[in-house]
Amino acid sequence: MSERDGQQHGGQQRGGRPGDRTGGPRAGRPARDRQDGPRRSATGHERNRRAQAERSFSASAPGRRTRRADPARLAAFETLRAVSEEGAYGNLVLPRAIRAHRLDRRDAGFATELAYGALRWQGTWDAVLARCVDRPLADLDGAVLDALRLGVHQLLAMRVPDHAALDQTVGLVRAVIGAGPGGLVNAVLRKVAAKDLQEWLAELTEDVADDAARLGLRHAHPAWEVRALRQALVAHGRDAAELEALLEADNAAPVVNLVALPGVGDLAEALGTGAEPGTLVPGSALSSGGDLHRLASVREGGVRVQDAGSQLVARALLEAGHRPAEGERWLDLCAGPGGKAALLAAVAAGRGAHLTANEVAPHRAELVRQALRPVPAEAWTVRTGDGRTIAETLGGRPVEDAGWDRVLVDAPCTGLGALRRRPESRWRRTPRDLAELGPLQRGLLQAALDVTRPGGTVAYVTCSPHAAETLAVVQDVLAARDDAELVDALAPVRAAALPGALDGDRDPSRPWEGTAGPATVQLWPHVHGTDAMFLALLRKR
Ligand SMILES: C[S@@+](CC[C@H](N)C(=O)[O-])C[C@H]1O[C@@H](n2cnc3c(N)ncnc32)[C@H](O)[C@@H]1O
Repeated sequence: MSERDGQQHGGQQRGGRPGDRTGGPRAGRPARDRQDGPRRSATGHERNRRAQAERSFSASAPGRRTRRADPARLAAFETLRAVSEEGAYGNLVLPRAIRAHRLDRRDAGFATELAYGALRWQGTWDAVLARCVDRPLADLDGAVLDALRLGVHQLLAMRVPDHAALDQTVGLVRAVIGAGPGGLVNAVLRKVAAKDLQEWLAELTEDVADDAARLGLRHAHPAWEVRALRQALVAHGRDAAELEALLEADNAAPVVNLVALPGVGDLAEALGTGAEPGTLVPGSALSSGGDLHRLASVREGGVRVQDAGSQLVARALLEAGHRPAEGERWLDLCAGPGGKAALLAAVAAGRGAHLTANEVAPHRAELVRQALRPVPAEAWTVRTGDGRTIAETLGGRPVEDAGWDRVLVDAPCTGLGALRRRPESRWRRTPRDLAELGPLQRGLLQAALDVTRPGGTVAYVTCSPHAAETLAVVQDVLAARDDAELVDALAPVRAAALPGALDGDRDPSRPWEGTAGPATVQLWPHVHGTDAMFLALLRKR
C-alpha cells in the first residue's frame, strides 16, 4: 500500500497531543468539515474521487464494507490484543508483527503510530467510547474493544479520513472477529466521528472538578500519575507549572538514541547513514529511524540503542571520586537486560577494570550475557541471583579485599520516568506498586553498600522521578547506617556530559535537603529529552 487511505502522512507523531501537529486536520476543526469537501494531496484528485465514492457507498450500505483487514492495522490490532490479553509489552510485540506482516517502511510507520498511540491514549479513548456504547465497556468482547480503540485513535488523533477509519476498522472486525460486531463498531465509530478531539475533550472534562483527573483526560495519564508527577517536579526542585509540558513529552514518540560501546563499537556507520551526533553524551547519536538492524554495527552489538539519560548516569558513576584505577572491581547489581552493563564493561575493558553484572531473573541474565558478548570476556562476569544476597559472593572474605569499588544499583522501579517508551505501562501501574517496590529498593541499596569497599561509590539510579523511590529511599538508607554519605552527583554528571549540555535551565540537580551541600540529579523528558532518570551517589566511608 503506497497511500495510507488518504492519510496526509506526517510520519510518527511527535507532538504531545493528538492532532496538535502543525497543519494537522484535527486541530480545532469543526467536525462536520472533516466529512465534507475534497481532500487534496500532492498526488492529485484521483484518490479524492475514489474516497468520495467509497464514502457514499459505505454510508448507504455499511454491511457491505470491506471484509479485508489492512495489514498495517492488523499488526496494530494484534499488538493491542497481546497487550490486553497476555500482558505483553507493546514495544516488543509490534516489531514482530511488523516483520510478520512484511510491512514496508511507510506502513510500519503507520502501524507504529496507530498501535503506540492507541495504547498511550487508552484511558481517554475509553472515556470517549463509554459515551458512545450503550453498555459498560467491560461487557464488550475484548477484541471488539481493542478494535474500537484503534478506530477512535484514527478518527481523533491521526490524519486518516473518517470514511477510511470507519471502513477499515469495520473491515478488520469482520475479517478477524466476525460479521456480527461489524454493525456495533460502525454505529459507535459514527458517534465518535461526530465530534473532533477538542470537542470530545471539552465534553469529557466539563464536569470534572479534580484538576489531576482533568489533566489526565486531556493528556492520557491516570490521575494518580498526574499527581505523582506534579509532586515529583516539586520534590526535585522544579516548577509545578511544568507539569503539562512533562505530560506532553510522555506522549511524544521518543527519539532513538544510540551509543557506541567505548573501544568496541563505532558510530561511523550510523552517522554515515543519517544519524546525528548526540547532543548530551559523548559517543552517542540520534537515530534517523527505520530498522536499525540494517546496520552491521548494531547487529554485532558494538552500537546499541540506549536512552541518553541512561548513558549519562552510567558514565557519571565512573566520574565520581578519583579516576578509575587499573584493577578496580565494578558491580552492576540489577543488570538485566544489560544496557548499562554493556557500557560499563566496555569502559572496564579499556581501563583494566572488571565488571560483575548481577541479575535475579535467569532469562534477563541471559540477555545481559548477550549484551556483553562484544566486550572482551576477561572484563566481565555475569551472576544470576538476588542482589540482596550479593554479600554471599564475598565468601567470608573482608569487604576491603573482595568488595567492589564502584557499584550501580539501577533499581527495579515503577518506570514513571519512561512512560513514552512503554506505551501501555501508564495504565498498568498502580500506587500499590510503589508500596511493593519500596522495601526491595531499600534492600538492594543496603546490600550494595555492604559490599562496597571503603572509599568506593554506589550510584543509586531509577527511571522514575517519584520521590518515594528516589529521595526517600536514599534518605532512609543513609539514616539507617553511619558508614555511608551522600556525595555530589552534579559534577560527575557534568563531567560525563558534553561540555555545556547541562548548563543554565538544563541544570538537573537539586541540593540535598535544601542545603548547599551535595546534589542529586533528576533528568526530565521535557527538559533534557531523556527518560526521567534519577541519580544519587553515595560514598562508603
Ligand atoms: C531497571 S532494570 C535494570 C536495567 C539495566 N540496568 C539496564 O540498563 O539495562 C531492573 C532490573 O532489576 C532486576 N531485579 C529485580 N529484583 C532484583 C533483585 N532482587 N536482585 C537483582 N536484580 C533484580 C529486574 O529483573 C530488572 O532486570
